[in-house]
Amino acid sequence: MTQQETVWIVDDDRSIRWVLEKTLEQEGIQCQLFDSADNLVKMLSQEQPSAIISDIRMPGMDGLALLEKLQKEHPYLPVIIMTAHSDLESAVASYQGGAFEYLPKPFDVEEAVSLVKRAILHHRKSMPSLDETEVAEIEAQVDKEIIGEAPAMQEVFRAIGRLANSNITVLINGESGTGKELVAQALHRHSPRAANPFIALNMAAIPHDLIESELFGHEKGAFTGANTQRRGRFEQANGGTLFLDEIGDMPAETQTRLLRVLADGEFYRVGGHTPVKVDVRIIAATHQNLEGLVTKGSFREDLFHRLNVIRVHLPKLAERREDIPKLARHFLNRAAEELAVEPKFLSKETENYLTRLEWPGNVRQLENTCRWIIVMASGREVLVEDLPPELLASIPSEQPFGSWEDALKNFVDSALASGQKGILDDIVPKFERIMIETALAHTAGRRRDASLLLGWGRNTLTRKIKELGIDHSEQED
Ligand SMILES: Nc1ncnc2c1ncn2[C@@H]1O[C@H](COP(=O)(O)OP(=O)(O)OP(=O)(O)O)[C@@H](O)[C@H]1O
Repeated sequence: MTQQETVWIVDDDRSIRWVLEKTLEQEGIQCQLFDSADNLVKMLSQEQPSAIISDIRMPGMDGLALLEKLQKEHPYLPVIIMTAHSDLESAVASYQGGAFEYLPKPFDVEEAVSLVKRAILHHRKSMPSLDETEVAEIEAQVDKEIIGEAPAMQEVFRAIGRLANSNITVLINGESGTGKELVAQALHRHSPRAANPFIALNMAAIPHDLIESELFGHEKGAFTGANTQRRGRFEQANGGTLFLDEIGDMPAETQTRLLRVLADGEFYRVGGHTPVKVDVRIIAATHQNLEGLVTKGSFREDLFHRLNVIRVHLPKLAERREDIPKLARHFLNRAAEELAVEPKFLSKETENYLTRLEWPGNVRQLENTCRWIIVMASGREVLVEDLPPELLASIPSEQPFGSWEDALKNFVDSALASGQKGILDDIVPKFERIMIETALAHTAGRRRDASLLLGWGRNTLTRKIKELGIDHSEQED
């Protein structure tokens, strides 16, 4: 066993903790001791052991409650439950609760050691760790497949590197078009399942009543129109990876079924009575805040914990503007190749212009824009005027130096650097004055309408005009 393997032992009986610690340390396995499950849980938020040995009966949180919590939050952590020899009921309950093994007390120390070694091996296999050079090699490969020099993207590549060789469930968060599927594919390609299928299914794209048969398949005659037996995506993905996009849109009944498949590794086709066994790695993705959906009650908490083992966050394109020129070049070349036409390139000004846009559709929108350019722009060099009209409208020409937030930031930076204090007292009135004067200009001086535009009550507006000393005489509304 390597030096880093640590086993956590939790028992309210000091002598048991002591015996286990001495025995395991002789085998080179480090131990950390806890007198209550509550203390162990606190520690888990900071670090994780390779395995846990827990007594079943303890004051406070008991072994089964601990097991249940660990199953939800750390499903890859093997837990060995110790219980009195005669307590068959507890033994059964611990297996049902997902215990890795059950150790009857009083135990034979050799048996305890061999169980712990098995648990550690099991843990290593489910979360194999690579060394730093291997991680770096994979990162370098991913760097060629996915464009992203921004620090947030480098973070994503690193995660892919670290997760390579593992079969662990991953939850990818990010807005539509940020490259979630691309990352899921990379995770699959660098996993032990690479030779097996990668199957993607978008929950938001299929009508709700078809999702179950799409996922689990159906038997002939299961419903009107089911003329033949059909294998679902789960079966198609057997041995490989199933990418469930927009998981937040999964209907409640399907969530329940999915949870069962993840727990049992088997399911029934719609209308079927024979269980189908599958070995599928799940990568889920969503643009929604799943915790929020759990709080609202539209996403199952237990399913959330099953999926939320490792989380990868993809930034919006506007949060990594430095990648825009390189992405644009890549998409322009690819589109030209696909359409077998001459490649085009962006003028420096066009590149700057594209870099400043908001890109609500993220990388996908940039990709589509590049296709449009290849088809529609006339010369080899793409000028700002050649861009699709909807993009030209989105940055007003009087903002050549970026957004107002950027301008404000620069202003605050230099004011603070020059030693100004109490800066909000200076800026907030100026800000309000601009807002008020501009709104009044839009309503030809009508205060009632201006207050609506600003989202203030009319009296507030009148008070502010007075406070700020704005020169404005009341117009008839
Ligand atoms: N970093 C990137 N490098 C190169 N191409 C990218 C990158 N990110 C996204 N793309 C491309 O942009 C398009 C959209 O990406 P993808 O389908 O992975 O996004 P998504 O987040 O899964 O979107 P949705 O949630 O809407 O399905 C794809 O054609 C993908 O190849």
